[in-house]
Amino acid sequence: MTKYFALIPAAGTGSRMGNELPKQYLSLAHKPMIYHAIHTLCQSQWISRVFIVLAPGDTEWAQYDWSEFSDKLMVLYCGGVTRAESVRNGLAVGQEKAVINENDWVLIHDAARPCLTTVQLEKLMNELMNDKVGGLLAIPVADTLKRGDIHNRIGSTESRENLWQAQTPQMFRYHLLIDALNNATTVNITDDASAVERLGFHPKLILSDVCNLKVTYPQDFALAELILQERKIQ
Ligand SMILES: Nc1ccn([C@@H]2O[C@H](COP(=O)(O)OP(=O)(O)OP(=O)(O)O)[C@@H](O)[C@H]2O)c(=O)n1
Ligand SMILES: C[C@](O)(CO)[C@H](O)COP(=O)(O)O
Repeated sequence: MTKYFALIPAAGTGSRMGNELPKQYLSLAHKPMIYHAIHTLCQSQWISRVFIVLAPGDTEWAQYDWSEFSDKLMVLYCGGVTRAESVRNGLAVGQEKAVINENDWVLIHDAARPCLTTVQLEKLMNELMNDKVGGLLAIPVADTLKRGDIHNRIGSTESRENLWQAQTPQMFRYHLLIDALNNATTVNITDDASAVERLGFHPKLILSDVCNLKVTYPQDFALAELILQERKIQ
């Protein structure tokens, strides 16, 4: 039977956040930010195991108690210089530690997207479980798009037709994703789907919403906090 695994790349430094502490450990809704993604993924009964990919020298992870997730959670200290490298290393080491078959699904989710809901996760899995390629959560671009020049003057207005913003989780068969990432080592790719696209495949876009935002800048952090607090109140 095909299994599902999740992998959270969490080896980044959060340079755009501007904190010394990597952003995945900043306190968000009373927990380190990374806790929220782990919690949502570990709650899913479909997912056999959740891998966390940390930087080799990470000393922060061990400061917290993660025992509530028991052995559903597996920590791998094999992060790389880029997100793509962290994911690729995590998939390779993860397969050595757990039995992942070539055709099993892997869901890659940023530690920096703490507001993912179970509803969004299940929608992604339901809509892709019989897909030949796989896909990702995404939202259609809603704003008018301007291409600026080096002086921040508008050069042109771009059509937003058929343009989407990629989110995570991004879900692919193990063999396809590892082949795609091995093939894309020398190029600058910022998500998993673009590695798969480079092999000539067309991942499916699954409609999500803005609440699954990526915390990149301090103002995103404040927004994520509001979203999580609002959910607790309801
Ligand atoms: N070498 C890297 C870089 C990023 N990531 C992870 O990839 C996700 C998305 O990356 P991003 O939001 O860009 O995080 P950072 O790289 O930490 O941020 P910045 O680009 O601002 O430094 C995060 O969970 C981050 O920890 C990773 O595992 N390994
Ligand atoms: C994977 C991602 O979150 C999809 O939007 C995004 O591409 C990560 O990009 P970053 O430049 O590493 O933040």
